[in-house]
Amino acid sequence: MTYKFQFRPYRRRFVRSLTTNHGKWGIREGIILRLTDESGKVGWGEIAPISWFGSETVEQGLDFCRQLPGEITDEIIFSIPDELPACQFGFESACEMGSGEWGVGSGGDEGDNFITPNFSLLTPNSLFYSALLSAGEAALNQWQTLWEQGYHTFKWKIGVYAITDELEIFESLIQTLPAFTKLRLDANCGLSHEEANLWLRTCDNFKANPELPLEIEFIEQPLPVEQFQEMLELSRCYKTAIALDESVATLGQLAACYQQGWRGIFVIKPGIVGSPSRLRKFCHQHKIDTVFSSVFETAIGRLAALQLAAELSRNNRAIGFGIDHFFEQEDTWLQSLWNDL
Ligand SMILES: O=C(O)CCC(=O)c1ccccc1C(=O)O
Ligand SMILES: [Mg+2]
Repeated sequence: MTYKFQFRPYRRRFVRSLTTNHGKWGIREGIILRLTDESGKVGWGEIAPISWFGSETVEQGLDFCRQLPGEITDEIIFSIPDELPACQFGFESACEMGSGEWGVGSGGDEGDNFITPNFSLLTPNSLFYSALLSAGEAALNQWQTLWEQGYHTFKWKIGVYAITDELEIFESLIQTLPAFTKLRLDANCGLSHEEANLWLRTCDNFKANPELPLEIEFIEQPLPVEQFQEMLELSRCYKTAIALDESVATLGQLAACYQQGWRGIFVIKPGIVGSPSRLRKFCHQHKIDTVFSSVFETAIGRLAALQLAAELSRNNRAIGFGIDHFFEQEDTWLQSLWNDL
């Protein structure tokens, strides 16, 4: 199959910047792809890298797009190098959408200048969402609105402020969150060995207290990527589960961690993990415990990511796509990105 290939870079400002142990993130940059096959069917894709997380940079994604010809083939798409995982995801998922594999592809008759159909209406259902809470005290005033919107799982960023302060906020948070809430703690590599032990001990103590009917689901990426063996050790010492995230940013890293014995939770960010077809194969083969997670992509990348989450999620784990409160409404700007094409 050959496709007409077009692309558009975009920039999108956060309403509230995302603060993690890696620092502040205030503008999302990415690239929207459009592939039109010989019969006129259109498939949309998105390259939304996070270089500080282990993917290529946006600039590398743009360089890759710029050196491609205006007509590309499946051979080109399926031989994108592993150094460009966000590109692998963007191009392959555009092919899948165009071929109607998800039952939602846009036909060829809608005209050239519209992103159809309305992606936001097409998120696969039967998935539970986890809502992202900002680091620090902000979380204490943030969860209520999200709870009212129907979120019952939250993820709070830790490893940003002094641990004594964060433990104090954590106490308030678990005292005020409603019963049956699930809480995830994401350290983004930001804990020392002692701090990781302290957090895990705190969570284990909490688990042992039957009066608090709220669940700490897991601690995400407590230590830096290089400290894999230490995290493996921690996962054996505590009842509270550990999820790897930065350690398994790409499919190659994910396979390596599995090979080295990780049987805990794997956070998968489809937007940067690499080839969707190879991800499917790996998950089917090894039946790993996965949590799917957003890279702050637009509705285009999200549709492809949610498609994978719907196919591959296990153990009923909420997906980390409750992040809309970090952005303004997006439909109009996404449409207008193509109007002058
Ligand atoms: O996974 C989620 O619940 C929300 C997404 C999220 O936290 C995230 C979003 C962009 C970059 C990094 C991360 C992260 O998990 O560390
Ligand atoms: Mg994380």
